[in-house]
Amino acid sequence: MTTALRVKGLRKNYGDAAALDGVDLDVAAGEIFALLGPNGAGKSTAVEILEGLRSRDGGEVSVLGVDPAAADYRWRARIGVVLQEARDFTMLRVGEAVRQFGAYYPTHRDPDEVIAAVGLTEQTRTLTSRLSGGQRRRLDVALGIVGGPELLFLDEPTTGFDPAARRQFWEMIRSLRTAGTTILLTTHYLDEAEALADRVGVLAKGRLVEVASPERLGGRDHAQAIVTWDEDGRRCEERTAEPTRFIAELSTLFRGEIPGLSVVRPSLEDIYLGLIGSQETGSPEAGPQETAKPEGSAR
Ligand SMILES: Nc1ncnc2c1ncn2[C@@H]1O[C@H](COP(=O)(O)OP(=O)(O)OP(=O)(O)O)[C@@H](O)[C@H]1O
Repeated sequence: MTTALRVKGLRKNYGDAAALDGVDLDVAAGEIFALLGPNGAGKSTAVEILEGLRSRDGGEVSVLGVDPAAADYRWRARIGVVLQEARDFTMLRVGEAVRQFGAYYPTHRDPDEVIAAVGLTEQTRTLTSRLSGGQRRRLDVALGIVGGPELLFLDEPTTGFDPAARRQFWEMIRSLRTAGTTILLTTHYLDEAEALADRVGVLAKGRLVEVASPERLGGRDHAQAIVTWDEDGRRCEERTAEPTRFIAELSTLFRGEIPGLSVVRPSLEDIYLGLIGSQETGSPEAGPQETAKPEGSAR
């Protein structure tokens, strides 16, 4: 496994406050890694240090084998950056902006192909100032990938996208991975992390709380199912690791159909909120795996 980026003991202070408080992270080449965390957790700070756009106060950082703090234009040409704040190109048309940006790189992708990949072909001749918010964000992504980066940083890339545009964007990101690009993205959309990421990292108060695949985060793969049903005019609930056996028992009890039956497992969002909650309170939250069994259970 080749490592695309490696971070050890990363620290960043703003005045007396630690925005990053000793972060360790490895991302493999070809991986899509999603950095999650609430507002102010330190995601943008971390990503901007990795991009060489911000200084750090401690720790070791290696991105494509180079320390971003001492990197040159050759290294910069190997990475792509999509920042939260859009770049200002108000006087340029979409096609011109992508072409001009491509020209900054020693080699670059075909601008028309890049514009098509982000779904802006119809807007090629539109002034960038006339684009909608979501179209503007797609242009940002086009500018981030036109240099054919080995490693692409995406800071909240789909904010403002309509649902169809998000799906299209996810397909584009997957095709970049297939072509061998490593991707580090930050997002507040848990469904986006689940759809795209090989692994996610949860950052809270400047510390990386957990790193795992979306399926395994916070023990999700062992989490109990929540079975709910109606009985004697009340909603009943049972948390169980064996929902099939439990439902079979219920079915016997009801002699067939179980009224209002529903079975759910904790979503990535439930798990994430549990992890973040435990950071806030300093103790493990009564998360999706534990609650008192309500009275009136059919068992
Ligand atoms: N230039 C700065 N000067 C002082 N404090 C800053 C600066 N940039 C960020 N911070 C602080 O550092 C902390 C981390 O901010 P950061 O922008 O990295 O968080 P984030 O996880 O990206 O948040 P969001 O999800 O809102 O984008 C916050 O408390 C923020 O107020």
